Amino acid sequence: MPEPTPFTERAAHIWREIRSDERPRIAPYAEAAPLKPWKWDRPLDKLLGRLMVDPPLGRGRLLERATAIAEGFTDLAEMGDEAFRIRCRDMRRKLGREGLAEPLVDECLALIREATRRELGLSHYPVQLMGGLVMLSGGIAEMATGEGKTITALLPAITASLAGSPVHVFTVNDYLATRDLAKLEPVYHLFGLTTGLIVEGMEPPQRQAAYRADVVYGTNKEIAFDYLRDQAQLGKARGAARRRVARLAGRAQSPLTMRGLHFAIVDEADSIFIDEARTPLILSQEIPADDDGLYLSALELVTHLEEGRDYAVKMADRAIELSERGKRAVQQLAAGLPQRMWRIRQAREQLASQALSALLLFQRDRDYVVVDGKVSIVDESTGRTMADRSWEGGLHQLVEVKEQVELTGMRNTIARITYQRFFRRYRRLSGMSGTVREVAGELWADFGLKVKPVPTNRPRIREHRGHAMHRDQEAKWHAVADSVAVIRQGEGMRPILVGTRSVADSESVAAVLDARGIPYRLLNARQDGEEAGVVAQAGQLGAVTVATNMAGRGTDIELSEEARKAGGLHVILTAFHETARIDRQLYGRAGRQGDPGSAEAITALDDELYRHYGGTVAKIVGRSAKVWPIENGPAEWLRQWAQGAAERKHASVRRQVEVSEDKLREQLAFSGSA
Ligand SMILES: Nc1ncnc2c1ncn2[C@@H]1O[C@H](COP(=O)(O)OP(=O)(O)OP(=O)(O)O)[C@@H](O)[C@H]1O
Repeated sequence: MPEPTPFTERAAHIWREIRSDERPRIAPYAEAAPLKPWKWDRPLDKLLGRLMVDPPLGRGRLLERATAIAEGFTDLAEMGDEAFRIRCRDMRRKLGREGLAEPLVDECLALIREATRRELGLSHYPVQLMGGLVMLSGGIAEMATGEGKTITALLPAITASLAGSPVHVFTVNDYLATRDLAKLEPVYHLFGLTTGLIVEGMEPPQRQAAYRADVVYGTNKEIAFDYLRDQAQLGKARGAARRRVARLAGRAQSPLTMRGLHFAIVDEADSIFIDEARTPLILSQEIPADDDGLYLSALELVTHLEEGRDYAVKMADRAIELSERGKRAVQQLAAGLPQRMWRIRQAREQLASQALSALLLFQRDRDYVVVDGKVSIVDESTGRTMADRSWEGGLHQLVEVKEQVELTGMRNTIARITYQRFFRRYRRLSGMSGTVREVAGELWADFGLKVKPVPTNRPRIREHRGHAMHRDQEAKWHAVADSVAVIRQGEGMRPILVGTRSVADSESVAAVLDARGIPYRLLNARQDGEEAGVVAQAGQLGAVTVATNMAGRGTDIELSEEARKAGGLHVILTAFHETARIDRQLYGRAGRQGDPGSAEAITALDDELYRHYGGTVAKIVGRSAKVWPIENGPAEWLRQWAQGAAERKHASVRRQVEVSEDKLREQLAFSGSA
């Protein structure tokens, strides 16, 4: 046995700890001690962020080790299929006996690499092996977009699983969880590992069966809700007593869905750990709808209020603030109304604020779509609808009345949790993302996770064509259509992806393209049936794809050979998001794996980001620009200013969510059915 290195010692210790829960003695997660969060304030977080990002790992020992794994173990390629299968299966015994000793981990990674080559025809690059090693040691691997994180996840998932720890792999949406697992399943099976998939709409027995697998794929929302459901179950004293009796009687049947929170691998870690952390998860039960006209009367009542005098619209906070005068006006207007709610001061004021929010802040085809007579919330960062999710505090019902669809019941909170708390309950956390550096401080402070940048396999050659800002939306859509036409004609029909922030915007682009007779395919929350087909076509010569963030993170647009020769994919961003990380994810659809590609931004001064966060800078830019469009310099200053303000706002919301559970009720919260 070689001398143990610090890595071996630490890893062996961690895995001994994890293995203490080895099946069938998996402890319920209630017993797993939550990680203790660090609580520092923002400037310190920022400083820590800089300290927490290690220098690039390019020249370090990890690259040497990864290269040695890739270049060593040459005997594996020559083994017959059966002999190779036996060797893979034998790994479980070895890891089980010796823990994560470095030579054993290296051998295991080499086996996974070879198994992936045999099953998928892809062989991990040394940089992907580095990513795997980072995650095994409980860190976040910063790997650029398109570097192959899907197959990188196999490395820690299989190794941890063979060492005896149940593994959860988190993706940002059901489509990616399903796609990734379908692709990778043969590799897991070669090692004798079982796999499970958790997606929306599954019944509890199906979920319970899926969680019994060694490696489970799912989204943070689905898995966290299952955890909440189990928590609610554990919290019921009668349920606990019954379970104890069942255990004493030798009936091991567990009413819990999950087996515990052990090892988590989080793809797109910044989206899940940071962006999602602003929305707490609330498990609730529906109370039958009782339509006594309350919501309609609330919507009618607030039409008598005046902005500025009775209330202020806080766009950045997504909130309505009633003034003292407004509160008095609500009291007077509600005096003759029959419903009891109007007699209670707090309820009355909350209802009026929610009614104003439903009318002024929540827009159809941006925040929600109406499909089959139902209001479905659209998650902007993924571009997808979230069936069975609803807004709290009567807001959902007010939007339903506004849209004249059937009223659903109110919801009663059963259990709640923040993502920060949920993920801290895992015994070991790890993750990867291409856009994680600027939130490294928060990841360290909230989860104790360190970001380690991994170099790209081949240099990135994506070309950035700058940022042009137009005066208004109409001018912007025409500029987008101009750019599409010029690139199609002048650059050999390269494929183009036009990214929009909302369903409505994607339809505005579609309209200008229709007017010019340019063929395109649309991908948004209303037209999502053909997702795989649209994505498969998007990298072909002549393809124009107009999409919301459904074609953002994780979407792999494979180029045809002709499209690659013509210059690869061109991405047009039509509105910046509140965080630059989401923009970079959209750009990252082009120029993947060292392929050619280009990107540009075409925005307008009246874009949502600038309206909400542009402040005085937006006014100065708007006033001073004589000739439109304005390009790069001033346009970029405004973007940076507005995104900086939005990021600060979001960070403070995340902090509030953590600091005070009570304030959660004031936030926009989603609820899932119990
Ligand atoms: N080792 C490899 N050899 C050849 N091709 C690879 C390798 N690894 C990944 N690829 C290919 O690279 C493409 C991008 O992979 P993948 O979608 O996993 O990237 P990603 O890092 O997850 O991207 P994103 O950041 O957008 O989610 C895929 O088409 C995949 O088949």
